[in-house]
Amino acid sequence: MSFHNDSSSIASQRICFYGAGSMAEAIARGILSQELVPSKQISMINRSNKERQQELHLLYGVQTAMQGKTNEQYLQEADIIFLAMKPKDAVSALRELKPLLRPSQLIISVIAGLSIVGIQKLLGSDMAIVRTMPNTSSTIGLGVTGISYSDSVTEQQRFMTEMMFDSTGIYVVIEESMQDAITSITGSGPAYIYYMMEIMMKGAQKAGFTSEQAEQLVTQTVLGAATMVQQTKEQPAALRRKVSSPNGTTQAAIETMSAHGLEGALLAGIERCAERAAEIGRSIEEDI
Ligand SMILES: NC(=O)C1=CN([C@@H]2O[C@H](COP(=O)(O)OP(=O)(O)OC[C@H]3O[C@@H](n4cnc5c(N)ncnc54)[C@H](O)[C@@H]3O)[C@@H](O)[C@H]2O)C=CC1
Ligand SMILES: O=C(O)[C@@H]1CCC=N1
Repeated sequence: MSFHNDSSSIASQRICFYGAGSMAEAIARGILSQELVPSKQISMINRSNKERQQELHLLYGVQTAMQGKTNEQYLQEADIIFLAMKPKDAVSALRELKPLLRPSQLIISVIAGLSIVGIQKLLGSDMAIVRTMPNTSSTIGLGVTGISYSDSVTEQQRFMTEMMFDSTGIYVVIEESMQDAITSITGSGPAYIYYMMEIMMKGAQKAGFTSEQAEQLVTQTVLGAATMVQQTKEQPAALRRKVSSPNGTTQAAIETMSAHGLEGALLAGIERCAERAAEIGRSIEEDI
């Protein structure tokens, strides 16, 4: 196995995922699939779940507390630390992290709502902080990540951050003020599509298809539609017009969905999502 190796190379970095849940796993998979860093340089730590640690070690060859070192040692020796616990666990986890840190370490948070200033209050104002909002499609290299940097992040640290998120899909560097907005589109967005798929599958079953058939039909329809937008570069509205014959079946369906308030429901949901991200951020701030 060969690893990328240039002057600003990431290949020698030790990366610790503090919080070994689904988001940490998705990003680690991307990094490993692009061979950016050897698996033995990646550690994934959680509080106590030994089965999860064993699973991650067996699946990816990453280090956990079951491979000899303590969580504290992995955090201390890491060059890059991903903060990947739930927002409710963040304040206590970051308080435990603070005494272990060195100023040269890069901190990358994926925690919804938690601001760069909030992280700096908890970890020290001199730390280099990256706030990100990835999504779970990173698991298969089709993720979207919004990235915002604190002033203290160096050029090389930016380069390494972007290499890592590039390995999980696409990324966009955004003002931190846009983080809640991107959460409402791409962070939570996969769930909106899954929700729609669940409903379409219910419809398919109601119409007489088996659950297996419903899943296959709906999945291919969604995959085909997203790929059409991507490959033809046509606007969704233009593609929709091509599906909709005048006074035909699609028009009847869309008019009915619209009359039932689908557009308003989706837009209200997106706004509420961003609002919730801000609320989560404020409630973390109150605990700091
Ligand atoms: N799941 C998603 O689609 C996305 C999640 N996020 C953010 O990612 C973060 C993690 O989310 P998930 O991976 O879904 O959660 P998860 O519940 O799957 O994983 C969280 C992990 O953190 C560990 N943990 C909690 N406190 C800890 C501590 N003090 N020390 C060590 N480990 C600790 C837990 O044991 C668990 O393994 C959240 O803050 C969420 O806002 C961001 C983008 C998308
Ligand atoms: O639901 C959540 O809070 C997280 C953040 C974005 C996606 N999942």
